[in-house]
Amino acid sequence: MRLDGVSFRYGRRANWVLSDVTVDIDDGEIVVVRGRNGAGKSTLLQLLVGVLRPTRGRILDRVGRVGWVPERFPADQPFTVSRYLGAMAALSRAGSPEPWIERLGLAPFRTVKLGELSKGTAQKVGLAQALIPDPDLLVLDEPWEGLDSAARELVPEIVAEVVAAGGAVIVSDHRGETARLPGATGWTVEAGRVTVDRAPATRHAPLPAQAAPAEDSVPAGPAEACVPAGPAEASAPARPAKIPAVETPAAPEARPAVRPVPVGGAVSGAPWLIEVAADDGPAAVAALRAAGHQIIRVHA
Ligand SMILES: Nc1ncnc2c1ncn2[C@@H]1O[C@H](COP(=O)(O)OP(=O)(O)OP(=O)(O)O)[C@@H](O)[C@H]1O
Repeated sequence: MRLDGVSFRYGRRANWVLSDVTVDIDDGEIVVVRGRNGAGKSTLLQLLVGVLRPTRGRILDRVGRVGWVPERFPADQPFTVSRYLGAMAALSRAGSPEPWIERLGLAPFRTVKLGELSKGTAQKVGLAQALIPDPDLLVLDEPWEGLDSAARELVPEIVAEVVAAGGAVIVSDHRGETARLPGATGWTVEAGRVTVDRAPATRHAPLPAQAAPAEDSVPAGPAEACVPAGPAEASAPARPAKIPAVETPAAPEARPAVRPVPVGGAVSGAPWLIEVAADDGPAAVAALRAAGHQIIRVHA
């Protein structure tokens, strides 16, 4: 997806918020948008989502399914959590919202009206509605704001899963929380311009389909033995099993006994499929994901 010479202002006489911005976001890429308050981060995200249209310029190669968590989830809607998320699932023709209700700890609030939720719980509903359609582009506007610590730990994990499935994620952050998203491309918004700090080694390009069986297609059986699934995960077939979050980018368990196996006949420049033996499977998976690798298969 590409912003091509995009400029934006909120009215004819208003100041330009963005001026001649050209940036790309690729499949499997994580982008972190930084900038001072009022720099235009939310505006940029809303242009990507499609709720704002460029005043000038074009947005090219839009993706199919977009999940958006706005900076403030609009909770003043006359629905309970269950009804709202059920309706969002129906609208996006997705399956049941239950896996996300369970995983985000929303089960106790099923029958509570949105307007009666705390800010943090409302944010979790916002996160759930964005994830239900299994988005190709996940847009998170200050996603950590108001979340409790358990939910904050979940955000990097969810980002890694979207990316592992080939989706792109764009996150705005003015609190420095994005240290939790290693390997992200940085966009800095300043004076209407966007500068890109792209580190090629940290890209999260998905493997080609023929070489990379989807993580969701991991056969049942020994694979699950490595990744303990709680009740939430047991009912979450649409997503990889939840992996406990680890803060260290590279757990020692992730390193031993590496046996490289070329994928697709070792074509020059093709990705590599590497088997890693680890004593602590979940920690190794989390560490590898945090380091920007895609997890293809986990087995005992
Ligand atoms: N709906 C709107 N109508 C008019 N001006 C707006 C509107 N939304 C934002 N602005 C203005 O556009 C500019 C950019 O705002 P934006 O919310 O995109 O910045 P931001 O970087 O996300 O800020 P913050 O970190 O405070 O959320 C600001 O000057 C803001 O006042």
